[in-house]
Amino acid sequence: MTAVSVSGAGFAPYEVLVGSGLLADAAAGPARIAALLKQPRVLIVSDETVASLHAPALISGLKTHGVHAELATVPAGEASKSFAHLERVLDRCAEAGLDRKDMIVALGGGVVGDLAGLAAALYMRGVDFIQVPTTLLAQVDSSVGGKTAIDTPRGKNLVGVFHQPRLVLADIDVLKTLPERQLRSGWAEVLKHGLICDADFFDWLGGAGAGGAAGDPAALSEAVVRSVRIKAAVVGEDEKEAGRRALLNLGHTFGHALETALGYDEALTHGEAVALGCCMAFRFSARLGLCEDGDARRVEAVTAAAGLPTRLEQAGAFAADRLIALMAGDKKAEGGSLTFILARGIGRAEVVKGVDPAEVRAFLLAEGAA
Ligand SMILES: NC(=O)c1ccc[n+]([C@@H]2O[C@H](COP(=O)([O-])OP(=O)(O)OC[C@H]3O[C@@H](n4cnc5c(N)ncnc54)[C@H](O)[C@@H]3O)[C@@H](O)[C@H]2O)c1
Ligand SMILES: O=C(O)C(=O)C[C@@H](O)[C@H](O)[C@H](O)COP(=O)(O)O
Ligand SMILES: [Zn+2]
Repeated sequence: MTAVSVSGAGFAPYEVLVGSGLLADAAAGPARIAALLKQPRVLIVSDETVASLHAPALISGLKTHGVHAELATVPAGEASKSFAHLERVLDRCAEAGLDRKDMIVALGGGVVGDLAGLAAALYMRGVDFIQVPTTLLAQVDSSVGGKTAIDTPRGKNLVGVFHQPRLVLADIDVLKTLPERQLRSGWAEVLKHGLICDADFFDWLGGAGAGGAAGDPAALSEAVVRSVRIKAAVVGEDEKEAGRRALLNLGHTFGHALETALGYDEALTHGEAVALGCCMAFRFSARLGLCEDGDARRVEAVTAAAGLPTRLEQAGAFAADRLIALMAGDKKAEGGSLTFILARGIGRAEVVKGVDPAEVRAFLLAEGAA
C-alpha cells in the first residue's frame, strides 16, 4: 500500500491510500474508516451499480469493527449530479438521523464523489466525509482535492463547494469490475496529469506504462500513485484555485462545453471529453505558436493509442457559437472573457486569460464545428 498525504494551508491534512485489497480486508480500509469515526455509524452514498458490486464488502468490513452502515443509492450516471438527486441524498441524511458527528462515505466514481461530497458539505452546514473511489477516474483525480459539485443545464459543475475528504481509500482491485470504456476514460485524466507538468510521466504513459489503459495491474498501480502525487502537490499549493490549480483544468474548457452541449449524454463520458479537450488544447496552442505542431501530434497519437477520442467529429456535431457561449460561462472565465489552459510543450501547461473569441471561433471551424 502507498500513502500519499494531501496537505495545504487551509484544510486538515488527509491521506490517500492506494493499494490492493483495501475493501476486502477488514483490517485495511474498514479499520482506517472506523478509526476516524466519532460515532460507530456511517451513511454510505453509492450508485446502484457500484452498491450491488462493492457495498456488501465494505458494510461487512465495517461491521467487524462495530460500525453500523446505512446505504443510500442514486442511479448510475452523470444525470445524478443534479439538484433533484442532491435533495434526495440530503433527505436520506435526515431520515437516517445523521448528526454533526456522523460521517458520509462516498463509494463510487466521480459522480458519487462529487454528489456525496456536496451533500456532506451542506448537511447541517457540513459533516465529514470519506472518499472510496471505484473508477480509475475517481482514484486518480476526483476523490482528491475537495471539489464537489452538481451540473445544471447551463453548465458543468456550476453549483458546488470545496469540501476536503478526511481520507481517500483507492483500492486498485475494485477496478477489475470496471467496464473497459470507463477504464479508458479515467486514463484521460492520467494523461492530463503528465501533460500539465511531468513530461517523463507522459513518456512512460505513452511507452512502458501504456498497458494501464487496457487494465495492466502494475501499470495501473503506478499510474494511480503518480497521478495522485501530482494532484496532491497542486491542491496543496492552491486549494481554492486562485492560480496554479487551474492547470488541472487542461482540456476542460473545451471538454466541459462539449459535455454541456450534449446534455451530459452518455455518448461522451467526462474522461472522453477531457481526452478530446486536451488534444484540442494542444492543437490550439500550436496554432497560436505556443508549442510545436509535433507536440500536438504526439498528444493525439498517445491519446488515440489509449482508445480515446481526439477529433471533434468523434463526439458529434457542434455549433462554434454555442460552444463559445458555453465557454464564456466556464468558472475560469472572467467578465465574459475566455480563459484556457494551453501549453508551451508537453509537461508545460499554463493559464492563458483573455483569449480572443475570434481566434477561438476560427479554431473551432478548422476543427470541424459549424
Ligand atoms: N471533483 C473533481 O475533482 C473531479 C475530477 C474529475 C472528474 N470529476 C467528475 O467525475 C465525474 C465522472 O466520474 P467517473 O468517470 O468516475 O464516472 P461515474 O461516476 O459516472 O462512473 C462511471 C460508471 O462506472 C460505474 N462504476 C463505477 N465504479 C465501478 C466499478 N468498480 N465496477 C463497475 N462499474 C463501476 C458507475 O456505476 C458508472 O456507470 C464527472 O461528473 C466529472 O465532472 C470530478
Ligand atoms: O481538481 C481540479 O481542480 C480539476 O480541475 C480536476 C478536473 O479533472 C475535474 O473535472 C474538475 O471537477 C473540474 O473542475 P471545474 O472547476 O472545472 O468544474
Ligand atoms: Zn476532469
